[in-house]
Amino acid sequence: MRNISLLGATGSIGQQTLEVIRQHPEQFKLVAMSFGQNVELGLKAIHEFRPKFVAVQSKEVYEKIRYDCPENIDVKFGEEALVEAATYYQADLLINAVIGSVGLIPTLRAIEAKKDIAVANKETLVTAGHIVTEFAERHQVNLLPVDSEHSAIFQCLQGEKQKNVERLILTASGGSFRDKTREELVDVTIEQALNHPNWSMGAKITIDSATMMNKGLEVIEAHWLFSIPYDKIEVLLHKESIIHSMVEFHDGSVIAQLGTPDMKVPIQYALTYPDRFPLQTTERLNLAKVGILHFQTVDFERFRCLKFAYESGKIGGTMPTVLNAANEEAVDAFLKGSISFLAIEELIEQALLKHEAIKNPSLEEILEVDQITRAFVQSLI
Ligand SMILES: NC(=O)C1=CN([C@@H]2O[C@H](COP(=O)(O)OP(=O)(O)OC[C@H]3O[C@@H](n4cnc5c(N)ncnc54)[C@H](OP(=O)(O)O)[C@@H]3O)[C@@H](O)[C@H]2O)C=CC1
Ligand SMILES: CC(=O)[C@@H](O)[C@H](O)COP(=O)(O)O
Ligand SMILES: [Mn+2]
Repeated sequence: MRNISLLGATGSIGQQTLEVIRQHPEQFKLVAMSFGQNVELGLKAIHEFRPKFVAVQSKEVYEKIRYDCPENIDVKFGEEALVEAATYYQADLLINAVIGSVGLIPTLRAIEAKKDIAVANKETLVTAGHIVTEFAERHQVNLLPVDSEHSAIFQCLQGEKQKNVERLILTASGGSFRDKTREELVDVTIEQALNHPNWSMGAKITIDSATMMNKGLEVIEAHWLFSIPYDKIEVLLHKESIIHSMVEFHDGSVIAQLGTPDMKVPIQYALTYPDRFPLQTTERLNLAKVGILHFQTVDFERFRCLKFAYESGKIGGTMPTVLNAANEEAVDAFLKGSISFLAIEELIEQALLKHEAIKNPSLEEILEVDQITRAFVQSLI
C-alpha cells in the first residue's frame, strides 16, 4: 500500500490522479490532499477518499467546508497548510499537481521530509530547478516525472546509460493555434485559445500550449530532470500527440514512447514505477486506425515563447524565474480578458529584457525576483 498526498486534487491532473487511485484501492490510499477554491469537487473528493488531512487555499474556503467535512478530518488553510499536506507524516509519496510556482516551497519541504515526488507542477522546476534538483540529490529523494513528455523520456531511458544519450526529442502538438499565422493571432479569443486539439487540461497550461510556452517550460523541465544540456534538447512538432517524446542514442537508435493522449498513463506510471499496473479506462492505441503521423520543425519566430525559454534556460540563474513569473502573470491577465493573446509574449519579452540574471541564486533571491517580475508585468497591464 502506498500512502499518497495530492496537492491540487480539484484540478485536471488532480482529478485524473484520483481516478487512478480509485482503480487501485488495494495499492493506493489518499492520506492528505489540498485544493484551492473549488468547494464542490473538493468536498466530493473528501467524502469519497476520506484523507486524514486537507489543506485549502483560504480562510473563506475553510469556512465554507468545515461543517461539511467528517469530524475526524483535519482541515487547515493557507500556505503553511499546503506545506503540511505536502509533508504529511503518513505519506510516502507526494503528487504535486498545483499550478504555478506556489508549488515550490511545498516541494522543497517535502524533499526535506524525504518524500518521493511525482512532479506535475513544472513551474517549480522552471523557477528554481537547480535548488530543487540539488535538494533531491542531497536528501536522496526521487523526482518522478508526470508531464507526458518527461514520463515518455523517463520510460525510454529505463535500462540505458546517461552517457549514451545523444539528444532528447520533445514532441509538441502546436496547441490550439498551430495552423494559424502570426497575423491570424491578432484577435483570437480566450475560448479559441482554450480549445486544445488533443488534450483536456487546466486553463493555464492550455494557454501555455497555445503560445508554446508550455514546450519552453518543458525544455527547461527536461534539462533539470535529466541533467542534459539545452543544445541536446530538441522540439519536434507532431500534431497527433501519439508519440509523447523520444530519445536518440549515440549509435543512431531512437526510442520513443507512444500511446493515446491520456494523462492517467504517466500519472499511474509515476505511482507504480518501476512496476506497471493495468489501467482499465485508457483508450488503446490502434496505429492502423491512426494511419499517418505528422512531423514538422518548429519556427521560432512563429512561436517566440519557445525561443524565450531556450534563451532563458541557457542564461540560467534567475532568468527562467523571470520567464515563469512573467508568463504566469500574462496568462492570468489574458484569461481575465485584460490583454490580447499576442500581448502575452510581449509582456514576457519586456520582463526578460529588463532583468539582469543573478547567477546561482539562493531561494530568497528566487522568491524576490519572482515577486518583482510579477509587479513589473502587472504595472504594464
Ligand atoms: N492538465 C494536464 O493534463 C497537465 C498538467 N501539467 C502540469 O500540472 C500542473 C497542474 O495542471 P492542471 O491540473 O492542468 O491545473 P488546474 O488548473 O486544472 O488545477 C490546479 C490545481 O491547483 C489548485 N490551485 C490553484 N492555485 C492554487 C493556490 N494558489 N494554492 C493552492 N492550490 C491552488 C487548484 O485548486 P482549485 O481548482 O480548487 O481552485 C487545482 O486543484 C501544472 O503545473 C501543469 O503545467 C503537466 C502535464 C499535463
Ligand atoms: C499532456 C501534457 O503533457 C501537456 O503538457 C501537453 O504536452 C500539452 O501539449 P502541447 O504543449 O504539446 O500542445
Ligand atoms: Mn507536457
